[in-house]
Amino acid sequence: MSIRLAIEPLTPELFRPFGDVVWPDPEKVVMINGGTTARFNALSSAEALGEDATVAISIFRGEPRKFPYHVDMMERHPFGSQSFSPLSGRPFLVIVAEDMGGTPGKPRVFKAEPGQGVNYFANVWHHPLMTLGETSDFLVVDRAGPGHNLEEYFYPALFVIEESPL
Ligand SMILES: NC(=O)N[C@@H](O)C(=O)O
Ligand code: NI
Repeated sequence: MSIRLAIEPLTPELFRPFGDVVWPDPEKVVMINGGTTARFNALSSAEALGEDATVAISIFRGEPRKFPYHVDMMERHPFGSQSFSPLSGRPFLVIVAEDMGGTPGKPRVFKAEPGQGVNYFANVWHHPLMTLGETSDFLVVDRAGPGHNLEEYFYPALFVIEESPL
C-alpha cells in the first residue's frame, strides 16, 4: 500500500527550508546595459564546498516521468548546492524532504510553473530530476570536484504521485 503524495504550488516561502526559487523576482531587478537589460540579481548562490571544488554549469535533458510515479528514494549532495532552471519553459516537479536525523522525512512535492527554477541548498534531500510531459532541457549549476558528493536513501515504504499535474 503506497502513501499518496499531494502536489503543492511552488512558492519562495514554502520552499524556503529547502532552497531558493529561481525566478524573475521583480524585487531583485536591476536595469543594466544602458537600460536595455533587466538583471534579476543574485536570486540564489551556488555552494561548492571542499578543497578543489568548482562550480559546474551543465544541461540535463530529462525524459518525462510516467505516472502513477512511485517515490522510493531521495538523494542529497553534502558538498554543494544544485540548481535546475528549465530551458524549455515547461513545468516540472520538485520533490524534497526535511532531514530527520540523517534520513529524509516524508517527501513534499511541488509543481514548478514555467519560469520557475530551483536551487537546492547543499545537503538538502531531493529526488532526481522530475521532467513532465516531454523531453526537456534544464540548465544545472552544481558542484564539481573531488569527493563523493552524492548520498542516497531508499525508503522502506513507497510513496506515490498518482497522476501528472499536466
Ligand atoms: N546525478 C545528477 O547529477 N543528478 C541528480 O543529482 C539530480 O538531482 O537530478
Ligand atoms: Ni541531485
